[in-house]
Amino acid sequence: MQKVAILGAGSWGTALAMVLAGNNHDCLLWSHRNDQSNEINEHHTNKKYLPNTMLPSNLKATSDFEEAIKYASIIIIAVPTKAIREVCQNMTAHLTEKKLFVHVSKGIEPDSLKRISEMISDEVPAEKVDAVVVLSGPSHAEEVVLKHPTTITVASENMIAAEKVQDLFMNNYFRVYTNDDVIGVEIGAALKNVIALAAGIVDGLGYGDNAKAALITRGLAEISRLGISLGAKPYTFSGLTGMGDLIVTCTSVHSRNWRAGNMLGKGLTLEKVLDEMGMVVEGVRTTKAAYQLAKKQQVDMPITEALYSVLFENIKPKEAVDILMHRTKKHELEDYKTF
Ligand SMILES: NC(=O)C1=CN([C@@H]2O[C@H](COP(=O)(O)OP(=O)(O)OC[C@H]3O[C@@H](n4cnc5c(N)ncnc54)[C@H](OP(=O)(O)O)[C@@H]3O)[C@@H](O)[C@H]2O)C=CC1
Ligand SMILES: O=C(CO)COP(=O)(O)O
Repeated sequence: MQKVAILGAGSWGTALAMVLAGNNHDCLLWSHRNDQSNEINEHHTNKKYLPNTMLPSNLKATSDFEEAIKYASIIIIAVPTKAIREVCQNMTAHLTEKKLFVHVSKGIEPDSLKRISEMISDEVPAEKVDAVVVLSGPSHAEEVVLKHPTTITVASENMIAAEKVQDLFMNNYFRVYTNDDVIGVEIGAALKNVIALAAGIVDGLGYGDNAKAALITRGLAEISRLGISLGAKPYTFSGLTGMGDLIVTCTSVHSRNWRAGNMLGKGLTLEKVLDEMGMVVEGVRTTKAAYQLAKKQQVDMPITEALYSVLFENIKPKEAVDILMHRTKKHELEDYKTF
């Protein structure tokens, strides 16, 4: 039995806290809102993020940040990408010993073009870091809380830490694999949200399964190209955090990215879509970051470019699809012809 603090009481932080509490670990879930931590402690619910779900009575919450940081030597960071730096900066003053950090967020920061583990390393002093582990894979919170079979990956440069996190989460419905390719896992996690937005758009436009399959397959090709240019291992992209997460996010109504894309395809403005969602749609910011990263790495990412033009340059979704379909002809395995 371990003590674990989870930072961020949205859908995913709460669902993971439920897995850990169910595994009999002592969990403290931190919310930055007092009303939410009270709701969890008093009513065992988190209605905004997981309606119809009863939380286990051994899952405790707090809105006292210092209490959460001091509670455990394992800290799970489950806030959206845009809040990672702020949470890590605020944490530093309360760190009196080394901690094992596990992050579960899926994004890349625009402009700095950093992955989540790089942002954590920027903000948390190295002498306070035991190890950084990323947990990622095809896993909608809505299905995890129903204990539906789910497989996921933990990746770290420190395999002993990765195995410790594997043991922490593993149970009969939550199966955890290890991987040492942190770059590949984080790039797959972040970029699948870009492709899921595009998949939602083609569904919103009324196109069919052919278009969806094309996006998933060619999306994986451009994600892999970018990841490999950054040092990722090619096979990681055919695994859970690559193809696996692409499938689940591009085809599920649970996906906020797919749902946001679907509304865009039906003609709603980005502002209206984000207003309606009320939860994080990571793919929007990550599209900007991926667009910038592709330029920096000189990697061809046509789907990302098309989505960028829809989100930030007022190009109509249908026009973006037409542009994609009229690109110059090429060999399907262009990148692999020399292998
Ligand atoms: N939901 C899922 O199924 C999965 C999500 N993920 C990833 O997990 C990460 C978190 O997503 P998810 O939980 O779904 O997001 P949600 O939108 O469901 O919840 C986000 C939570 O973070 C809180 N928050 C926002 N900003 C801050 C801040 N500055 N400081 C502290 N807390 C903050 C929100 O609080 P408030 O209510 O006040 O806005 C809310 O509790 C994302 O990167 C996502 O891609 C990964 C796998 C599955
Ligand atoms: O990452 C997820 C599933 O693996 C959740 O995706 P969304 O953020 O699109 O809901």
